[in-house]
Amino acid sequence: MESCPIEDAPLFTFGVIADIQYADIDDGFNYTRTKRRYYRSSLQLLMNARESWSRSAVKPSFILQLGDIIDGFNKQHDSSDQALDTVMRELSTCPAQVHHVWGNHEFYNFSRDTLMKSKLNSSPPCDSGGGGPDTGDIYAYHFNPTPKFKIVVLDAYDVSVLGRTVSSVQYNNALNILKEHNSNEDLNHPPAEEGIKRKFVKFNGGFSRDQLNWLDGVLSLSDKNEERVLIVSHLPVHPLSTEPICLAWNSEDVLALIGAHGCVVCFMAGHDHNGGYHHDRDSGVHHLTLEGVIETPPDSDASGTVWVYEDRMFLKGSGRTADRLLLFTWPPDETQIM
Ligand SMILES: Nc1ncnc2c1ncn2[C@@H]1O[C@H](COP(=O)(O)OP(=O)(O)O)[C@@H](O)[C@H]1O
Repeated sequence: MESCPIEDAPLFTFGVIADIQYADIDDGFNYTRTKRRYYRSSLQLLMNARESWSRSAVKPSFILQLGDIIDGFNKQHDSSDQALDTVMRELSTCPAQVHHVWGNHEFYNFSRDTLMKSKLNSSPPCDSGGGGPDTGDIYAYHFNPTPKFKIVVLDAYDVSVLGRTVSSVQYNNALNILKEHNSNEDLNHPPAEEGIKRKFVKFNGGFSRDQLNWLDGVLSLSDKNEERVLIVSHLPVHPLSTEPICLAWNSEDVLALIGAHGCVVCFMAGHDHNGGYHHDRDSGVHHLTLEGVIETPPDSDASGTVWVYEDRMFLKGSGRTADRLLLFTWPPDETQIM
């Protein structure tokens, strides 16, 4: 039975999993051919995670799927719908509602319009509160599993060439940003050998001013209501929580924003399959990048169950996802609010 070493009852628990990238194809490799990709057996690892959530001593309140649920290769094999049905069938037997984050592989398979109308849109109905920005077609929302704890789902590809039609203003704006920082013919190829500039690649994206203004409003209200906030996004934003090539284009803007609000306790992401972690002592925020299922051997696992308390979260990891105790600075230290 899954259990937490902390004896007292949590406020709630939730399951978390990232970068499943399922495809019914033989194993392959990442771009640099340093890591094997287990496209078919990623489904078995999803099943393992689901079983562990079902057996958990405390039933999870929800599951967070951090993006890249099926691999882009499905598009080439004309199997996007079939692959999505296969993983969604598994997720439908999870013991709680699944909240989906969108990553680059969602956009390799589907347009933004299609995703908005699909089962991968887990945002609440418009009139129920918790909705995203009023403008555009940004996939961002929030929900409260308990009155004093909020989860905010962000759209890290709101500014991106992925998922946007080539003739759209958004596509051209994103292409201009990308070309300003990356002069390579192949825009998936990073513009530098090392350092933060590597984030300017086509398989990443960023957050629009509209989305950041909306987030600012949500976090201001959470500060006022003394809610703790967990933000989730496919792309990480702290350079010490990931390889720079996986960062969101305007990661600094998000860091500045969350640093200005004491309510944020954790920022969770996927995308970097190696995972990562950094506790930003200036803002008090824990930046956790979850290991990707796709690069996890079939005899291991990559997923977790998070036990949430007033003053801490405990990640009970499976396989190569390590256990982690994340202590909150609560109430927020005024000197930490930048
Ligand atoms: N260093 C690189 N140079 C050129 N293309 C790359 C590089 N890294 C990745 N790509 C390409 O970018 C796309 C996304 O990369 P991929 O590794 O599939 O993303 P993810 O890590 O999200 O699975 C793929 O088409 C891949 O071939």
